[in-house]
Amino acid sequence: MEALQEIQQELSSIDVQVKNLLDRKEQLLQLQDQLQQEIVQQAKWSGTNCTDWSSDSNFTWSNQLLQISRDTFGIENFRQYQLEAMNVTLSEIDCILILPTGAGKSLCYQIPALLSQGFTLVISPLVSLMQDQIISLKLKGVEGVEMLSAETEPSHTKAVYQRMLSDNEGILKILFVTPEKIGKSKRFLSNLEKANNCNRLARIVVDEVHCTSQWGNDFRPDYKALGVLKRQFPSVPLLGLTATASEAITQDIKTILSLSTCCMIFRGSMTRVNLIYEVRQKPSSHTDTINDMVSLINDKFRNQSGIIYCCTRKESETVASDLVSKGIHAAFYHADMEMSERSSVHRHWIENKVNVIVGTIAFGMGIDKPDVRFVIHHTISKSIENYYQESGRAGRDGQLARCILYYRPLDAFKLSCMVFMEQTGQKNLYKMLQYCNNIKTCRRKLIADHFVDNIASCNCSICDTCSNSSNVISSDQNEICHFILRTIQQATDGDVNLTPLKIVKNIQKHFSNLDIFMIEKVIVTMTLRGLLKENLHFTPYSTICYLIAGMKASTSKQENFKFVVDTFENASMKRQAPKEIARSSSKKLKRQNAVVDDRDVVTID
Ligand SMILES: Nc1ncnc2c1ncn2[C@@H]1O[C@H](COP(=O)(O)OP(=O)(O)OP(=O)(O)O)[C@@H](O)[C@H]1O
Repeated sequence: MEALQEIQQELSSIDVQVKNLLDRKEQLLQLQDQLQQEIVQQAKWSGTNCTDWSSDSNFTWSNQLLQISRDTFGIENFRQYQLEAMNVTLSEIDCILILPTGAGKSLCYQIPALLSQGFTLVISPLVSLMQDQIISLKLKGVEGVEMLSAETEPSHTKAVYQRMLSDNEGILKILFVTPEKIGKSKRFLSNLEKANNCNRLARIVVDEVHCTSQWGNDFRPDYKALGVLKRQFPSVPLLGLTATASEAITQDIKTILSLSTCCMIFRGSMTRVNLIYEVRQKPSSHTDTINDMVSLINDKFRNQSGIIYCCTRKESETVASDLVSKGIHAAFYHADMEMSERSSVHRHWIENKVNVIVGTIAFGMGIDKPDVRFVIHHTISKSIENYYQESGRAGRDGQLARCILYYRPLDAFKLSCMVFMEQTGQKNLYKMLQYCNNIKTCRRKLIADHFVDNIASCNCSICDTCSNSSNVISSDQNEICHFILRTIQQATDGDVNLTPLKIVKNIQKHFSNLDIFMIEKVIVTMTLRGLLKENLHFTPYSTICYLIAGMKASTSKQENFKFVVDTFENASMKRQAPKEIARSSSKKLKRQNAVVDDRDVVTID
């Protein structure tokens, strides 16, 4: 018996040692890859005579580069960091290029692809995105552009594989694939290896490279597999493109893709000077919100192109149908639609047969309509990164465009129920709420600060906060804050759960003349300050958010405790009309006994 125990103990100890050794082996392999990368990249650096990356004359390819950009792409002047990124990748040095949406990142691989021997492999997240790129390149007369996806006919795939190895069967300059091809097709990887062995793989481009990082808002598991590229093709230069990557995410991308310390990083200013940002108070009734949007569109954007972002598929269908009933040429777009339906809606919008797309975030990457004059958010975005990208689809032609966000503080709890599974979901959402709650700082500055983009000026003079800076009132809301904390304490003592809406109703009963938007803003501000905490309850079909006392609730008892909330005195953050408050009060009475109502529940969509 004892002997058996001893054997089992020794076996367990061996298991632990084996695991430790395997972990160490994995670490050493990664280190080895990194060092090999370092050596390859250092050698390339030392072989480069010129490191003035912005030069348009010092490189052997400079003349040809200028000629192609002019003749094929019609480019007169390069935009920020375009020339730098092209010179770096043509010098075969790894590079990450971070430029805002619409800044012209694609050009940075398109021109080098035409200047290099062999082909450039572009890994792109969406088939529709690749199709758009191919169409636009073909229109410019660029030949040798292909894509491989799950839908590609086997005979065509075979022909592309042949062209990867030689130009005899037809020239190949740019090959688009989805990340799944790298992670899941051994056949593709083996053909890529053969192509590389005959020096045909000129460079690898990873579009939307932030999708590799789990810390970002668009993490895609298939992007993780791209770590294999640098291990398998250490001497092939990699170019990563993205519009959103904080410092931390950029470092994470470098680690995941095994990029060396020599990798060049160009980070352009995230500020879109042609975009006018506004956070607008969202009326508490859906009908009023629609009416407000209709007047806005009719007054300012009649017959112009725009996008309205909604947070659920149902919301996008409802908003679209309500707008259509009021004479707006709108159509909805979401991931639950057939591919053909989506393409048709997209096409009608591109051709200006539909003015407004009312969509979820499925209407996303690759939207390249230059004359989008407005992007409206019916509900706040999940994060500032999301908001930046979604609103950034406006004004890609460089002309003025408006980004209007309808903010209803209580929407925050609906969003919370949707992001709780994401690693940094709540943190990102809270930053978004801070952006909406802040009415004292320039919107552009708030976005720039988020991306650590040091812009000199902090006053754009055209956003809602800049143009209303003299209208801000800071009011002491200590009384209401203490009332909320007492209500929650009583509910907890009585084993009762309170939803945010229930709390709003309780406050309305006791403070009848308090504006409902202010009440909601107090609740959200208390949550952001840790005085309140969200407590999510899950059922198979829905998620309900209750509020409980937060970690910082006890600070409210301190003598120097201050609770101040800023609001606009008038202007763009319109106050709810008294008539509407009266109407919601009558509804309030009817629903008083209900524990939750539809605004407290998020149905799994
Ligand atoms: N230097 C330039 N001068 C004029 N137009 C340019 C220049 N560079 C790019 N463009 C044009 O700007 C538009 C946007 O370019 P592109 O699609 O490459 O942007 P992007 O940075 O990849 O945007 P996204 O992040 O949304 O994909 C395109 O129509 C492109 O032809």
